[in-house]
Amino acid sequence: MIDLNALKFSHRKKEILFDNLCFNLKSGSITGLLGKNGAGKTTLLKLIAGMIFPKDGKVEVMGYTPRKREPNFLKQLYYLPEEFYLPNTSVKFYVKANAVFYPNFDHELMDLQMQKFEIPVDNRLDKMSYGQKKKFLIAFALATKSKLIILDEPTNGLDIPSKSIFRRMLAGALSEDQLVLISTHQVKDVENLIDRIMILDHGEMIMNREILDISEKYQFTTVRDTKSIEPLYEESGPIGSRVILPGNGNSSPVDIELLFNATTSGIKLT
Ligand SMILES: Nc1ncnc2c1ncn2[C@@H]1O[C@H](COP(=O)(O)OP(=O)(O)OP(=O)(O)O)[C@@H](O)[C@H]1O
Repeated sequence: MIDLNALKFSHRKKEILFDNLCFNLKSGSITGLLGKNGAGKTTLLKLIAGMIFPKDGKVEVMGYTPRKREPNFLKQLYYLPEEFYLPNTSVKFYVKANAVFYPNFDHELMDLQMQKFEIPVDNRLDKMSYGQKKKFLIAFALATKSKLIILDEPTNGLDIPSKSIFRRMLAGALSEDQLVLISTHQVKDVENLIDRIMILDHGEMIMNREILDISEKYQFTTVRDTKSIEPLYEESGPIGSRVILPGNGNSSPVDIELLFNATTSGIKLT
């Protein structure tokens, strides 16, 4: 679904951010694009959505060249930016006016998700809090049933119950021919949600792997001391050390935060 090859990009008058970036992504997953502040996540998402253009190299998304912004491409893509603007209209009017751009828009799903998020349907959008607006747009994004849904920092501004509703909603609303790409620096927020992890670091994709594959190859655990073991990575805390060990044949739940810290500190998990 997404195919990037030898991508080169720099923001105007800035040094090169992506130099020879290559990766591909298939449909049928919820992929977390993780990276520290300034790693280039938003820039990459905008390149995929065709909102900014590469200096060189190939970006192909669903068989289209994003920079051409063809209508058939745009109606299969929903991009929820980190910062957004909502007009001074009612919820109902916004949905009526914007759903028409998405041929598979599911109004029933929209209503259901708004109920789950407790979004006041009769409110005007500009009178809602930031978190309510964000939840409204997440509900809209999923209801578009777009083949590619891009969510940039979706959990920013969500309270704790809304974060778990978001997780359940996302897991239940997708089909095999869709891809949801979620960018975040709040690594914990996507635990138990994503089935593929991509880690961007200083403009380089240092990991692009299925969570299942990682869970089979490594163990993530906490130990009192590390004298008798040889961890691949460890972080000591008040009650022991969180460690990554080679796999023992069983699959182990992946500690996304530990994995992220290990990978961005240069540990190569092959
Ligand atoms: N419009 C712009 N003009 C110039 N430089 C930019 C612009 N947007 C981003 N940058 C720079 O590009 C780099 C990557 O920024 P980007 O917003 O893609 O990072 P990010 O990983 O999304 O960060 P965050 O987690 O803080 O949102 C940063 O060094 C940033 O300063």
